[in-house]
Amino acid sequence: MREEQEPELAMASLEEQMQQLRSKATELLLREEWRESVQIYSQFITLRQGQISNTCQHSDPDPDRLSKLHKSLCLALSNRAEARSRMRDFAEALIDCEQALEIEGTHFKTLLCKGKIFLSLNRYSMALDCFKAAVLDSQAAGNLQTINGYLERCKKLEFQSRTGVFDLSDWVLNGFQGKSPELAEYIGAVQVKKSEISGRGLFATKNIDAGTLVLVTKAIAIERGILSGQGAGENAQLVMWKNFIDKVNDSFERCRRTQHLIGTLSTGEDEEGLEVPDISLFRAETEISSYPVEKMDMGKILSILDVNSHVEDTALAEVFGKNSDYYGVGLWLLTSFINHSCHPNARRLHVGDYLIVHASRDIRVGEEITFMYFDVLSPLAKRREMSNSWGFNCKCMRCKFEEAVCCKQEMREIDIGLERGLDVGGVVYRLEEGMRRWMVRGKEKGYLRASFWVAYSETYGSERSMKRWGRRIPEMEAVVDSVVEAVGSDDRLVKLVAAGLKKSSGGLVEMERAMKLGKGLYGKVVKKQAMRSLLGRLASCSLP
Ligand SMILES: C[S@@+](CC[C@H](N)C(=O)[O-])C[C@H]1O[C@@H](n2cnc3c(N)ncnc32)[C@H](O)[C@@H]1O
Repeated sequence: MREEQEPELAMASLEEQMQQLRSKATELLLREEWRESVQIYSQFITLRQGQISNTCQHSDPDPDRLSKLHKSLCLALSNRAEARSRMRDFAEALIDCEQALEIEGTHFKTLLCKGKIFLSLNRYSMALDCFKAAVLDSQAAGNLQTINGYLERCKKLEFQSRTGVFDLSDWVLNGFQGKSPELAEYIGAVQVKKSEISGRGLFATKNIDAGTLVLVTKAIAIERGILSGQGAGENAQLVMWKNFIDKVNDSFERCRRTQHLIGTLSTGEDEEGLEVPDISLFRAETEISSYPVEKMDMGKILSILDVNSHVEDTALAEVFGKNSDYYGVGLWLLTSFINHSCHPNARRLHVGDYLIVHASRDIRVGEEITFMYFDVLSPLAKRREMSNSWGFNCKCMRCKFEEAVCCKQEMREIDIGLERGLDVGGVVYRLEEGMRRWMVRGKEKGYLRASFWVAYSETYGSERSMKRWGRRIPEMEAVVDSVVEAVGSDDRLVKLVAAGLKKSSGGLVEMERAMKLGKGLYGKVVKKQAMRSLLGRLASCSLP
């Protein structure tokens, strides 16, 4: 009698202990103390698993008791998954979800948690499958609003990432009110290949017309702030840079995939010897069973950040409703394979944490996709300075062409004339005459006009200059078209055209030109009416 009572007593006290563990873990979960909650759930789960295995060893296990034990294990695994996912420990959280679903295949809470994890990992179709399965569970009835919300979000993101059809018009038309829109990650018709510019680059696998999306990608880490006052600015910039490094490090430590992908980026050294990664590696939906463990010291991470992080585009930030002292620095993965060119064919747009890259002019299949790291509407010497401060010597076609032309004595005089503040109209006239004599044609004309854009824009913008030089230099529209053909659309070009449109109160042809330029600048993500509003903002008026 006594011998039989002892194991029962032991079981009762174990059950009591587990009851306490479960209450404690739930309390911690509710208090959002994730780490502590994971610890206690882990103790509970180990004990429960032991109990289940002991019970199974009986020759005739009680099915009711076994079912109860499994149920509580399933719930504990599900709750630990929730806590782990809140700590962004997605890999471990997914393992918990799998184990819970092995016990109960339609467990509502677990399916919801798994769906949310896939959503955070940009695996939209997998997330959609989870939410679709969750909606069939009996518990869905009491949570219909939540589950339908997730289903709608997922459907939208899955559609965006599959088709590349994005629309920011409502956000633009609402004056950028509220949070910036949630976007899917998208990879268009591109692949990574060896580049003639340097190391690897991103190349078009199909013809891409101006305005079409190339990529949408979310930052691995981003740090933002308002920098006001020059002295304060520098200090604040240092603090921001430090915070940014901490954030990158955090993402690096938490996720093997992120570690591996950061490891594929250039440190700026020996780029020719770098491996060319397959584009599928960057698709979140690609299943990779295990990533190699990357060992990277802080020095290497810092070099990678130095070479690959980008500052948000302030010119566009202003139009997109941000403060002009606003400063944001971030790291985006696939876009880090895009080389700089002084005759770029793509542009980037920052919306929230997303970097949107679209064609700023037509791109042919096989062509390398490039965007500017620094202002390309500037002369060769200035561009050299800027490329050196980026740590490289620009090897693009435009620089090569201008290096050959700019040694001409006449070119030097034009350059010096501009620097000394001579009559800008005269500078434009001399350059146009020079190009005629040197037989500079087509795109190359656009290159030089882009280099002296300051002189052109001041001339076209000044009534006095136009009175004096207007009949001797080409029309503004022809110059804008040739510059766009050479370097793609740019806010300053659009500004000039939009301002002209405002003065002439808008002919159809002019309006079409402005809309086309707008498409190159903002991409097809902004539709007609919203584009008018953006162009109006650039010209500081409302357009017809
Ligand atoms: C963001 S990475 C671009 C991708 C890089 N080529 C790779 O293989 O990973 C920036 C680095 O690419 C190189 N690079 C980019 N544009 C260049 C250009 N126009 N001329 C020379 N080097 C360039 C420089 O070494 C620069 O530090």
